[in-house]
Amino acid sequence: MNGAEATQAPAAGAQPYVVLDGVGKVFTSTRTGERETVFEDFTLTVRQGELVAVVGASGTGKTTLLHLVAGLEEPDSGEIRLADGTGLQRIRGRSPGAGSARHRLGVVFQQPRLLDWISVRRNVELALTSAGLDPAGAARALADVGLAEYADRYPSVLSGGQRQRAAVARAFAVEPELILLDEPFSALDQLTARRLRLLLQELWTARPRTGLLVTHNPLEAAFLADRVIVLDGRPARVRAEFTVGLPRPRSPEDPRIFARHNEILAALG
Ligand SMILES: Nc1ncnc2c1ncn2[C@@H]1O[C@H](COP(=O)(O)OP(=O)(O)OP(=O)(O)O)[C@@H](O)[C@H]1O
Repeated sequence: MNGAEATQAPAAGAQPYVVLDGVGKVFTSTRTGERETVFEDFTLTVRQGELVAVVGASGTGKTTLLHLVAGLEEPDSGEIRLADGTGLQRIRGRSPGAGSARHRLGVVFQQPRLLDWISVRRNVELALTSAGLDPAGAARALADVGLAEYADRYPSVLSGGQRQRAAVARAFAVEPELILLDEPFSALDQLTARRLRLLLQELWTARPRTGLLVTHNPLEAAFLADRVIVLDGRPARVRAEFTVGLPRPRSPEDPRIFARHNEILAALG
């Protein structure tokens, strides 16, 4: 593992928030019966207030990692623990919507995954009510992402960037302590993606949370994350790890971001 940066991450020293402890995950092809060991005895800790970016070659297991933390996949061995007010609780076996974890998780996928038959506002309201929160918070969440004027439109009449803004609003509306971002801007054109990265940084700076960001874009990782891990191999291993160590707000033009980007790129091979 490379210790490429000596600079302290903002969250260095903070409490562990998400812990994957000796996690194993094997997929079995329903067609051929072939087994694929994506993770074996995999360990990762994300500290409170830290945004960790996960990069690596296609098929290494980045999305699976996110799904395991979200509870969309179950680990076959090991366990995943998530902090609550009283310490680290084992969340394996619980769905993301279950019990106390429900209001704490915000997820943004590559595609916005909005319900097309209700307005953008209703989409956000639904997330709030299903988290047991006041739906009135939708207006503020949409205003925060610059969509106040579009709240009553249907997702289908919005641009791709606006739809993804709405998805970000929905994820942040529930005031999640843990945010999972799976290639959130990779389906957007470069300019829109850049704007949304700045928006995400703004939301993050306004209220730091804990998060995992899966991305194919090392520049995005360097710009947004506190720490970047490079996954590699089968089963997946952390091949390299970088602490970005730059205060927020960051400028996308900051040469130090490009320097981090180059280091990550080199580690990606
Ligand atoms: N539900 C599933 N059933 C069977 N195999 C799966 C399933 N989900 C993932 N896999 C396999 O696990 C491996 C890791 O997939 P994953 O999507 O996590 O990789 P990734 O690093 O996110 O890839 P990409 O960068 O291309 O999105 C792949 O070989 C994939 O085919």
